Amino acid sequence: MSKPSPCWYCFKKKQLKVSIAVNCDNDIFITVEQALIRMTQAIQPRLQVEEIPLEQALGRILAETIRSPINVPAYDNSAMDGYALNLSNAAAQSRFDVVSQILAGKPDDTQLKEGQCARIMTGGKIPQGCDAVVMQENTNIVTDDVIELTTNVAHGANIRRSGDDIRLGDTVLESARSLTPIDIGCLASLGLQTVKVYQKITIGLFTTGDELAQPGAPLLPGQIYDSNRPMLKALLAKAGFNIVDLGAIDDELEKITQALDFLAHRCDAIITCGGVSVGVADYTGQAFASLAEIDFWKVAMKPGKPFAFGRLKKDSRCVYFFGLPGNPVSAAVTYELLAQPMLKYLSGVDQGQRTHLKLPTEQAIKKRPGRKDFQRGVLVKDSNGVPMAVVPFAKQSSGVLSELSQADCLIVLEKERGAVAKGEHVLVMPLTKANL
Ligand SMILES: Nc1nc2c(c(=O)[nH]1)N[C@H]1C(S)=C(S)[C@@H](COP(=O)(O)OP(=O)(O)OC[C@H]3O[C@@H](n4cnc5c(N)ncnc54)[C@H](O)[C@@H]3O)O[C@H]1N2
Ligand code: MOO
Repeated sequence: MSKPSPCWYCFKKKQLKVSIAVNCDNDIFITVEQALIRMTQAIQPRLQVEEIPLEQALGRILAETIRSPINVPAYDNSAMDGYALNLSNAAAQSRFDVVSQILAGKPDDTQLKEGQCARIMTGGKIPQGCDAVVMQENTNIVTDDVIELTTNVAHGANIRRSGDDIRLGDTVLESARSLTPIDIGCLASLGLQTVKVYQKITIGLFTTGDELAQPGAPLLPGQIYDSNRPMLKALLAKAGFNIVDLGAIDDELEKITQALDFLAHRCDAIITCGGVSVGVADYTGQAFASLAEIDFWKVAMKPGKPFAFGRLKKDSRCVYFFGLPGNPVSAAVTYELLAQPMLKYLSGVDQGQRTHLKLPTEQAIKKRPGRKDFQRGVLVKDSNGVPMAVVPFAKQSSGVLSELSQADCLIVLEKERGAVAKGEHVLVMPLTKANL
């Protein structure tokens, strides 16, 4: 029988000739919050700037604060199809002579005088002498050249003033923002054709395990399909990172060490999956500990306890290492809650708080104090789609990926709390299309 390997954190400590904890669980078990703080302190964002066409900027991180070079709209224009009126004598009259027609994109030099109006289309430039626009539904056509108002029209009605949307010099977007389709629309409204963004970061990826078969290959006895690598690759691609994928690597210390070293030369960060626990074939942690500085490797969360983070100095820069646990739900949840926010931070994004809800649970929830739980569940919504309650899934095993795919939320249960009674309010983190 093979001898159980020591915990690889202790293995590293032994190498460094510092005191070795026999049972190291307690001294390195940190909270989710501490993990995030420690990673943020350790990570130096990569802020190399490049200028790219606006049309390629979706999801890229803005590297400049955008101030408007123009007023938007650039000129006063009509909000309605109707008539641009000179209201100087409006109290005395409701009939107006139609003296011209103004279409969007076809301004003219009409100067309206008392009692005159111009036919105008939505977006048409407001002519001189115009005080208001009346929508055509509120007029009667008296003759080809004369209209009559059927309602009162206030001064300024239906005129969109120059700068109503954005004024010259206004701050439109702050730097460090991940550009959305709407942001791209706003930047286009300023006439910008290119935009300065941070260069994409490159993430190295591999999974480990002798039991892993690749989708498409027959499943031999003792094998499972490598679900985590395609899943993590998709998550990384969705976040817009460049990826170097080394595939699945056997449980061999040397191969894993070589793979880490290869990626360290080419990547800003490395994500591995599997082999970070304490089993005899859990070599990822050992491989990393032999090359680099491990910051922590156990987080008080469920799923996701054996999550490792560290740094490796390469060519005068740091490469960051995120060792995700092999259980598929643990891999997905630790990626989402720990690795992904840090990769975004590394790539220059200023991230806001995630939205949380407080909802009653429709079923009692099992929980033991000691780890912060992220249990999978579904939201119960009213007929308007407003969340009213949450239902936890019965199976909360970190091997059950299909339930995470059905879940639309994570139920967040604080570390020290125990079981939750039916009807009690719990913190819920919705999973939107923007994340998992
Ligand atoms: N004695 C202890 N054993 C375990 C502990 C512990 O604290 N003490 N922690 C458990 C927890 S919690 C987790 S999570 C796992 C994580 O272990 P590893 O990161 O070392 O992962 P593996 O052992 O390689 O795999 C765990 C599990 O997941 C399956 N797996 C691995 N990679 C993939 C993949 N790419 N696609 C699909 N499934 C994968 C693997 O076959 C195992 O079943 O450790 C516990 N053990
Ligand atoms: O951290 Mo593990 O995720 O409880 O299976």
